[in-house]
Amino acid sequence: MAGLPTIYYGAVVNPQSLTSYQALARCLLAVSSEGTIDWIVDDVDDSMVQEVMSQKGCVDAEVVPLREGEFLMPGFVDTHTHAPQVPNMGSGQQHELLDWLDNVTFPMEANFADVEFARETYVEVVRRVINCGTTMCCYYGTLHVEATKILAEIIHVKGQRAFVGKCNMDRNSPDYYVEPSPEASVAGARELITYIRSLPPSPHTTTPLVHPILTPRFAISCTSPLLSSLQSLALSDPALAIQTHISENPSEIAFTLSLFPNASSYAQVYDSFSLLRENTILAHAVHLQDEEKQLIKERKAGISHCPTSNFNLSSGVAPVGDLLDRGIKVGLGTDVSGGFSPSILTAVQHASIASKVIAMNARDTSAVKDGTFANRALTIPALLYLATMGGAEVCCLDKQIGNFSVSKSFDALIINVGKDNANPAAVWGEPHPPRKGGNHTKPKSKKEELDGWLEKFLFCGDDRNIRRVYVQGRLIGGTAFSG
Ligand SMILES: O=c1[nH]c(=O)c2nc[nH]c2[nH]1
Ligand SMILES: [Zn+2]
Repeated sequence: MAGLPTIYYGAVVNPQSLTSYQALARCLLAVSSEGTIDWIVDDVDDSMVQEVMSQKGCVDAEVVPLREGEFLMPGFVDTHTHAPQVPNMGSGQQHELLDWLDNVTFPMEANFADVEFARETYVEVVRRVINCGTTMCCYYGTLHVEATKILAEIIHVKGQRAFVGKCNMDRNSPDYYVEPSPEASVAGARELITYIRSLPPSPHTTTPLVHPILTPRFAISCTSPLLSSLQSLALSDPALAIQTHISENPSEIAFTLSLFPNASSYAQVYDSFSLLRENTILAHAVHLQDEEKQLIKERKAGISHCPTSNFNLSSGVAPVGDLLDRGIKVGLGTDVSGGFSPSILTAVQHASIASKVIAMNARDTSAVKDGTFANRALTIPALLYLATMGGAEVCCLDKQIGNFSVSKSFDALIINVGKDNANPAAVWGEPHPPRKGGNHTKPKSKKEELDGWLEKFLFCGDDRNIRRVYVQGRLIGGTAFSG
């Protein structure tokens, strides 16, 4: 028999679209024992809580009241990160992509041949990523099968939702860090896929949370025979998601086109091996040609916008507004350690700055059109959407996660912006009535107050503001988690 639901009561932020979110000040939200949302009722006064619960037939259910300064929001979706690069965060920013890979990244990733090192490192990586509020994460491992199995197992035990892939890379990598043949590379991918799909069910949910993802690192590191074998594997397994990099840096693009002289574009290289499809996640997309954007849209593939990395490795500024206007799915990625932070909040802040760079460059032109996103600063609703629902769409998980609606999974965060010493996003209220000579603005409504909390959190917040992290209804992290 199903157990009683858990009922959350308080302020809720619920993304709806690129232009709107709900700010619900006094919401009751019921989560079933399977971790899915049973019902949501807004505008419930304190005195009415028991009555609503009895109408819903769950008077005995546990109520979790949110405190003043707390609100509930959907968990973040990180559509692109490299777990083995976490130890390198903050190193190597003097390089651009290809030199950075050779000098900083490949040497670090090679260490994961050592499974003890892999285990120690990945336990800490996953803990940190969860505490940053990432409830769904697309992880790259290294080329090593055993180390990447360990990564998947740790994520599974901790209860995060994730895609996990091992890199396929059989060329243009150093001797000490390259796969010996296309056959070995594909055999490794198959072994990891089988392993992840046979992880035992979690005790608290029948829904598997960790899934394999095919991970050709990028076209430069894959021979045509390898890409052909990955094509066969992908065609035989349409549910298998795919992740790779695209059009990040000018030298990378030139090298790619020199390796595939018959391809008309970078995107077409992947398309010619059937690797561009609805469940493909393409990281970066900074310098795409119009025809490539068109192709990506036709194939319904999604883009992971990684602005921290794009600034840090001097790659460029991705035209996110233009991609959104074309109806291409876009989510955010931390791209550690091209990006120097594992937090999607940092990606939100840099996505805002990136969009403002584009908008400032277009300021004196007629490039800004009504009802479009191109050449404009991304708004708070758009940033929130990219960090949650947009990411869910890119992962083809938007029926399951990304916002709060009945029957979706409860992947959620309890955020605290209350005023205390350790709170980077603390809200400093104005006194009412205002002091003499003070700011004579009228008191805010609850909704306006919640709008302010969200903005403060997105721009000033960090993991210290994230009290609880839930995936599929289960508490797995946050400052108030002791597990
Ligand atoms: O930002 C990036 N990080 C990587 O590890 C990588 N590999 C290929 N291309 C890449 N880009
Ligand atoms: Zn990357």
